[in-house]
Amino acid sequence: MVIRIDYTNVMAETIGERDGILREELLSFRHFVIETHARIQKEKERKFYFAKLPYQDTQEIKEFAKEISERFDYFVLIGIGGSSLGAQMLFESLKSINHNIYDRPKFFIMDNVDPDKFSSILEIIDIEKTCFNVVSKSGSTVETIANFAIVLDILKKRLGERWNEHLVFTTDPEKGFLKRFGEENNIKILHVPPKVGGRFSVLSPVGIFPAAVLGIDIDQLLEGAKKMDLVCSIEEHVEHNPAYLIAITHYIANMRRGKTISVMMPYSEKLSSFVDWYRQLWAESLGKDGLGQTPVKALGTVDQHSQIQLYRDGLRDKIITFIQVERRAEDFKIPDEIPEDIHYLSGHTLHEILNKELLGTKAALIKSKVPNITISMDKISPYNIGMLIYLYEMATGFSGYLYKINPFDQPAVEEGKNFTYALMGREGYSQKLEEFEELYKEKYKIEIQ
Ligand SMILES: O=P(O)(O)OC[C@H]1O[C@](O)(CO)[C@@H](O)[C@@H]1O
Repeated sequence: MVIRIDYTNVMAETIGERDGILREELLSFRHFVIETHARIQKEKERKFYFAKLPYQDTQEIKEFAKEISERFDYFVLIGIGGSSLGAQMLFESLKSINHNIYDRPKFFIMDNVDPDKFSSILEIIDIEKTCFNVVSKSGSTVETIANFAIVLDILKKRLGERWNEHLVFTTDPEKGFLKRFGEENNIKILHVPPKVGGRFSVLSPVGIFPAAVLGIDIDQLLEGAKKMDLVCSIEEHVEHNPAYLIAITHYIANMRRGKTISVMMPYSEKLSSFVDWYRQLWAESLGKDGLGQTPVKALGTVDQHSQIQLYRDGLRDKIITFIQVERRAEDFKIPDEIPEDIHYLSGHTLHEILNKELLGTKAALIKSKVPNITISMDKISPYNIGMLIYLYEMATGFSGYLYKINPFDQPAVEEGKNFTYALMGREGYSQKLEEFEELYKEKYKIEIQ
């Protein structure tokens, strides 16, 4: 199992000093890194508690997950943001493409409060054979609670007294509506460690329980994370510590070279939702006090035919991270007997074309002096995904020190939630409603009928 990080193309040596990073500049962070490294090691019992998760005992979770996967044909996760993106990423990267019609339980996510999505899931599942895992750290997120409330009603109507046997809650062990309701109604409750925030919780029961239900090897996942923790705990040198390297190169690119956008572009469909998970991590953690870098999702090769024009020739505001997979479980060869005009492709495989296209794209970006980093893994495996998850969690935590912000809170998200509560008529929000009416006007409009 191996992950490589090639940062040649962010260096000034490759793309020039206007857009690239000088080696001396990277090394000038030496003292900062040593100091911050020591602080992080101490913080692992507090703010950096996510770093403890790889070391948890998984026995109970695995046994319970086995029981659930044997009892049910459908497994529906109700949760949003950090309470669903991690599980979705694990499912899509480690399962989905191999998921066939015989695999069970079938997995669905109710994150949005979109009636079309809700009904499309209800149409497929059989309530009698479905387990609903309601995941919410706070136990109060509107979308999650709304979806849950409707599901609860359906369960009670369809299953009578057995309704609670179809529910598993994953929530804070100390507080919140889900904890109270779960305890009162004899519902199985899994715990989100109180010190771990949603977007850092994928390696807690938030992500590993659904993963285990779906047959993903969560021990290997945690082994990979442990390995990355070990490397990041030992290496104090920026050129040897992958998390600090990612954080510092992105920080210099952002704050000193004007790269306000961080594009992540895997050349793998399976890793597409890794980017969704990364987007929340990077955006909610670092977008503070007028600072931060906008994470953008792209997919190779598809977005070569949609975005690369802009990335090469538009505003010089981007740093790109490619993710490459070196080996695939399955590949397809283009046959020899194909029309003469397209014969140059014969004998090549789809995997080979994908990787050659990545090389071609990188060369084109170097030519336009667009900084880019490539993370390659030998194959998509739970171990490698575990490494990648921990790598980005640590890079994000470390970046908090660089930007001098707290990467573990999300105060700006609360405002919109509070206005929503007010609009929904929640008790205690009448002043918020007044503030909303003061702020929000629909004054300039065009209507076409
Ligand atoms: O797990 P919870 O408390 O339902 O929160 C879901 C998500 O909502 C947020 O608070 C943002 O609205 C995220 O930080 C979090 O991951």
